[in-house]
Amino acid sequence: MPIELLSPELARAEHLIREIPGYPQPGILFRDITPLLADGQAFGATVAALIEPFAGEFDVIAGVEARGFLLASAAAIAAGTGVVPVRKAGKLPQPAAAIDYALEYGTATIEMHADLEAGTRVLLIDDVLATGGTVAAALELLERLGYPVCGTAVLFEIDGLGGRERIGHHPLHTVFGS
Ligand SMILES: O=P(O)(O)OC[C@H]1O[C@H](OP(=O)(O)OP(=O)(O)O)[C@H](O)[C@@H]1O
Ligand SMILES: Nc1ncnc2[nH]cnc12
Repeated sequence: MPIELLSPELARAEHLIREIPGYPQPGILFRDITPLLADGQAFGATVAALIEPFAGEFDVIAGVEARGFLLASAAAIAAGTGVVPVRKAGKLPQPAAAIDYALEYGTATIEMHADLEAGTRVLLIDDVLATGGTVAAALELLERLGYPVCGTAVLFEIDGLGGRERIGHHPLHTVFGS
């Protein structure tokens, strides 16, 4: 969303995202959301804006390790739902499925339990959409386990890395940016 259309609280929140060149690898401009998370008003406004377009469309929120956990947990409390973790490999005791993927600066594997009742509607939350590798893998994982996904909400998209194209027809909401 253009910054002039954001509420003053969200505009302030966007300014709390810090850019760090060369982390975690040369050539990467890392967007660090920790200053935003540390500010209660900015965090609260951001979480409300993350879930707002999907109100009434989901029964549970799935968050991607690790930054996605922080947002998904707060969003679940705000929405009155539970939260399920999409974890990096080897962290869950009973993974039902696993998917390997590539992200902007590496490769990883994500896993999930399959404890939700059939038909439970899921909202997927993460912090950043860059190449879209992570969100695409999480969507595939949820689909493989048979859970309907109402959409994906992220704080922002990094332009020019093809993330939006990567996730195709799945509804995508970004709080900041395009
Ligand atoms: O669109 P992509 O290219 O896939 O990149 C986006 C992902 O990269 C970061 O996760 P990371 O694996 O670095 O995990 P972290 O949250 O533990 O830092 C970020 O939190 C997203 O999940
Ligand atoms: N440039 C970036 N900044 C923060 N998180 C990311 N995840 C993938 N690319 C990223």
